[in-house]
Amino acid sequence: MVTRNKPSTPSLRILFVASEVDGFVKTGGLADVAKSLPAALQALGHDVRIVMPCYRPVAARDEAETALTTELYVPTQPQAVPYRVKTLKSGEIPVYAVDAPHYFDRPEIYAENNQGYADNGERFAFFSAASLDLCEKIGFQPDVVHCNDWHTGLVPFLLRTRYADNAFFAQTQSVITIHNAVFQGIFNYDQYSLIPELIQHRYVQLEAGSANISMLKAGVAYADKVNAVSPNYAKELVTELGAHGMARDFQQRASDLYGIVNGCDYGDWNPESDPFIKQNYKANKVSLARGKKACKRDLQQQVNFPQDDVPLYGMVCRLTEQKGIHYLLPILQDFLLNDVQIVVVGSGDPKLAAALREISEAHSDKFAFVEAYNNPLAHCVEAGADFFLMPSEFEPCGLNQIYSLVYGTLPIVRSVGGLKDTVIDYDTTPQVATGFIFDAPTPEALLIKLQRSLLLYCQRPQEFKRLQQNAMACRFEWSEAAEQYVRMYLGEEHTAQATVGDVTPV
Ligand SMILES: Nc1ncnc2c1ncn2[C@@H]1O[C@H](COP(=O)(O)OP(=O)(O)O[C@H]2O[C@H](CO)[C@@H](O)[C@H](O)[C@H]2O)[C@@H](O)[C@H]1O
Repeated sequence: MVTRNKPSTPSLRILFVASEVDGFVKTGGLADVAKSLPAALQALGHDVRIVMPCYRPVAARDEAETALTTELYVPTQPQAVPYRVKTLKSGEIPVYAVDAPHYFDRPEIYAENNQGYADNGERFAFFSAASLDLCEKIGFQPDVVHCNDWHTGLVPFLLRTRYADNAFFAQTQSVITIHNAVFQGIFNYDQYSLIPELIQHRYVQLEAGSANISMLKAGVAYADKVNAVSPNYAKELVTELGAHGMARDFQQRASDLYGIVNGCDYGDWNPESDPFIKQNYKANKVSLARGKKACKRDLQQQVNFPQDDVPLYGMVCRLTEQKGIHYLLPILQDFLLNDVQIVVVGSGDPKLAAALREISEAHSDKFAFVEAYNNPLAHCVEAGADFFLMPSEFEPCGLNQIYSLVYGTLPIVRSVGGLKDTVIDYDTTPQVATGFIFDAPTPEALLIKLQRSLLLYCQRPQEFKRLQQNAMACRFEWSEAAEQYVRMYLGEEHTAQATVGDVTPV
């Protein structure tokens, strides 16, 4: 990796390449990280630039200055692809928005009506190639190119092929962060006309079926370092059960595989200053009790629940199998026989949405399903609920359980990925507990923990408050995560490094 003089940490030039960045466009947790981690790296003194596609929904693009008008020359292709680079700002960080209308001037960013764009492979192959092309033209010579998920997986590959002998990138190392390895960017060879290197030599190890190339495999195989967004997910990724079919790919990189837990952006997620919630509050007993009460009443009002003092459970997520809705659905009606209220905010899979809608119509006084992507409401759920549900099938890190801890809303999670790294179970270690964890991937296991949480709330209110304070005392500083990232860039060992011998099957 990058070798510089010790003892002082060198200032690195870091190009952070991501398909979405909060503040511009967001569909999930990747965007939160792509906003907060670059800011934390910059705060450590590094020169960070972000590159993202200039999608139509990026409102700021209309006023943005054009820094570069150019074209991507493609070896073996007769025609170059024209594009512009617009400069935006994320805080103090320059953001290079790759403006290629043919690829990105569309109503949505990945999909319309739950149908991914047919040329997503070509779109993100172009984005990956342009991210490196623009560096040379703008004159930003990165020490580290930090890629994120499949959309950017071809960047490490291009550095080792197209740019292998290019002096400009001679000192450049690459890193790929795995936010979610279930999405692998698998596309037919047809979609890689802009990356002829992939076609000239057959890279069998990057194939997923003989007709397709996996962009994530390319990133994992060619990046200098690979990291998962939690140590436990890094361990899962080298197992057959936890690697989404890519165990061999991760095992081959085991000595370069790290796990670094995401942080919380306390500027955005903080009950003391959150502008979206009814009443700000602190962790001390009086403030917490008053604030939570006001926020709970407000949330109840927003979803038309009676304003009773019954335990209120919240859930905010993309509606996908990943988030464990299929564990909740079979036991939901049973649990609703209790004096409880539940709010689910989510959008995505139409089948899951229909099932949730049906239950909410039958129990509108205690089960609300808000089918939406609604950031202000997400904040109100974090603040107003007593418990937060995250029974995920798998969870690389998870941010919402972290936000819940910050708001004193006890998470109920499954023992996977980053959920296991960030929540402490009441039944196992009551003194330091911050929530509830269940193991078995079954609705019954979730139901047992829901009932345990109900008992805690109704029968041991002081104990419940103590857990809230434990939760609020947890800190998830992006500055600490950023320091771990820098140690990884510099090739220094750290405790979060995963090893194949130390595996935790999911
Ligand atoms: N309906 C809705 N309304 C409003 N806001 C909504 C919403 N649905 C989701 N969000 C927001 O999107 C983010 C979701 O982040 P998560 O980390 O929990 O999951 P996600 O699976 O998207 O991220 C992936 O990447 C992240 C980042 O590394 C990993 O933590 C995670 O495990 C991995 O699956 C949160 O900020 C949440 O508030």
